[in-house]
Amino acid sequence: MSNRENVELRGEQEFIDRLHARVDALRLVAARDVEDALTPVGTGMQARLERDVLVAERSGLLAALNTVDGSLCFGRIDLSDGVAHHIGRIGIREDDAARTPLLIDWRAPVARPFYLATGYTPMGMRRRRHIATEGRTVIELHDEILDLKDRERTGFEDPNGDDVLLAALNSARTGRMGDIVRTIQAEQDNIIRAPHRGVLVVEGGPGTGKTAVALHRAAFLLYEHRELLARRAVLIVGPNPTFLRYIEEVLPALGETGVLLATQAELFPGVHATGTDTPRAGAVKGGEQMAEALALAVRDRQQLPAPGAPLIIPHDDGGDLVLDWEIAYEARQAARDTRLPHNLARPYFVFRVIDALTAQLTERIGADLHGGPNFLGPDDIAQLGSGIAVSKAVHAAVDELWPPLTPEGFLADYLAAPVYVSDQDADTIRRAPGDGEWTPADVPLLDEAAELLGADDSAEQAAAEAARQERIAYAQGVLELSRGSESYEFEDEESEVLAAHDIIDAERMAERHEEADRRSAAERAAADRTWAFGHIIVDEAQELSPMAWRLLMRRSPTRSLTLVGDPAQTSDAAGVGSWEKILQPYVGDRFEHVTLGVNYRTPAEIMELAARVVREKNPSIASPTSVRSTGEAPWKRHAGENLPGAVAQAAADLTPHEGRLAVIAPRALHEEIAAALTGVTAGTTPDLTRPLVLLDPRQAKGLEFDHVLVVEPAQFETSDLYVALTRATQRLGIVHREELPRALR
Ligand SMILES: Nc1ncnc2c1ncn2[C@@H]1O[C@H](COP(=O)(O)OP(=O)(O)OP(=O)(O)O)[C@@H](O)[C@H]1O
Repeated sequence: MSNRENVELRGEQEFIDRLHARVDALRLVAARDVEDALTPVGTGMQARLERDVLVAERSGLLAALNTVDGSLCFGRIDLSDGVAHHIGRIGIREDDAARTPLLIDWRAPVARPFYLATGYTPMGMRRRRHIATEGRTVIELHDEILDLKDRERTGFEDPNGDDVLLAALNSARTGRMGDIVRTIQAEQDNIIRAPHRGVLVVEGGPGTGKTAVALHRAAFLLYEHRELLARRAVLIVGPNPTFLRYIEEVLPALGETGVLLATQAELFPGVHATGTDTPRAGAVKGGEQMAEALALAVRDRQQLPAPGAPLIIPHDDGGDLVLDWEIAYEARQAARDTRLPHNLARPYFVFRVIDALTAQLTERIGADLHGGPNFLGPDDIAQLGSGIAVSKAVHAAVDELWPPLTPEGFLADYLAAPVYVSDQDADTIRRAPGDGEWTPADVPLLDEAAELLGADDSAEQAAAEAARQERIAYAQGVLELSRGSESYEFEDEESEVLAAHDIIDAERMAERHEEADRRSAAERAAADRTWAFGHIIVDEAQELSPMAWRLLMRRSPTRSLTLVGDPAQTSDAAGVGSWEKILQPYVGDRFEHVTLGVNYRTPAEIMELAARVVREKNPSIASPTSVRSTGEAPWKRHAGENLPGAVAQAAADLTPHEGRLAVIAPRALHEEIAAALTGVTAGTTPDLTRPLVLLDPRQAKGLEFDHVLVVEPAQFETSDLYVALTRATQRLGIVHREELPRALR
């Protein structure tokens, strides 16, 4: 190593040492604050609340400091004016009066040239440096000269400027997605930092970094709009639990935790949608015609007695009541005229019916047979009305006509006897009540039903009010006690001390004593169907059905969304396929559409083969260009008679020293293949960190592995095959018994 190189390395090591000394100090202070705050400081509610807030804040800081520790600083920019900034995963300041920045957060505007500057547009920069560390030791530097007139050389110059990127792309996979904060490319950076408002659609072929970009965008938005998004939270929707587990470490590694990751199946609080639909049933349930069908089915639950066949309600007070078609019709009309959801309109129906029955009874009891005015006065009539209003028999009759409905109960009934869809569709989605679990496709229907029905939360509100009254009573007790003790303590002197009751009444005190909700915004959002998220990011957005879009748009009243997807990889029959069609009902044509065109995952040799597969089906689909090639062509083997044996042999040939191998095979073959593969992990939620994983093509969506073995591709649909072929970062093998699809021959 040259002298100059030594000097450079030493200089960076000194900086990293200084940085870590500062971080250690910060960590110590944060830990001490947490510890201090946890020791009891009196029992006052306010004190406890402040303590909890402090603990949460400092614990968050501690967690961020701990998770980013190993690779806190990864770069440096040297500006033409001689100033240099170090760039890191989070920002750190000196402990001086001016709080001088020591490490710049990658999301800060100052850091932007690190990602965007080129020799043509140097953005005031002279040099870009990548710093690689192992723990707290600097092990490598890579410099790029951006000012072409600059003659200074450090010995670490990287002539192509892509060594760091290529090393990242070639490194062995771990089964967990990592962040790309060291090497975000310019086209990606523009998307990550796009304005927060409105809808942004990010489209790109396999491996173009859509998921990576979406996650870094979440981190950027949380930085840029910290206050709003900490309150309203960010929702990231992914296609399945395995995928969510694959990406779950990226945001914490960037120091961010205020995000809710969920699949469609988890978006109706209280329901675990673990069932499965046939693709056809999923498509029917996801179709937009379901919104209308459910709305009509709800109206059908608002019934009338048949004309001439009234409900006869026994009533002690003066004989039976007759609830006939006319009374019910008028009451129903009045309730429907409110345009409220079913359960919320119901009291109007009830009220009208009670009114009409009261009039009926009044007429019968008090009528003057000689045509004079009714004998009953207002008080008598009111009493009759109250009798009817509390009559169990009246309520039973009303329930029959306009029953209170829950989303779960209503949808179960609907699926048992589907209406307002074609007979064929009805047969496809019909399910006996209690037969099987809720499915992911049921979740948007439950949400739709909840909207149509409305939650009659009067019972909860009554309970909340009762609890409030109880707290007031308690507070009154406390105040009385304090009055008592005051006269006792201060009886001989004129006290200048303000006692609690002088400045606060029982009601206000009760409010203060109310338990504060200390869950994070993301936790509260997860439990609340009507939560409005600050921003929603949807990965594999092409898979979502029109009904799922309705649900998501309800969670985003401000329409602040990032949608990420690749129509060529659409496998779900319910998927919409065109962004215009998805978005038209919600934002018209007011959305940004950007495209990523470089494949960072798949080597050129593999991508070429995969591109042939989609082109054959749809010649207009352009596949992305791979950023690198490995010189290793994908290979194909005929399995002969023993398919599992051939798969096991091929897997053994491909098993990497480090990194991961995925065998992607049709689900129907999994049992026999799994039996032939030692140490394989499989099933509905396989552990991706294991070296050998068996998946079906749908499960493989969004994931990546060092090597991939595709089995019996003739049984895959085109989009699934495209997904399967584009999962490898290094090598791809194909084992088959049936004849290969034409594009692979
Ligand atoms: N700028 C980058 N620097 C380093 N690695 C990158 C960069 N961009 C993307 N990658 C890597 O490329 C791989 C593919 O990225 P990602 O999974 O986000 O792509 P995708 O477009 O979502 O793919 P697919 O649609 O096929 O699932 C990941 O390993 C990711 O870390």
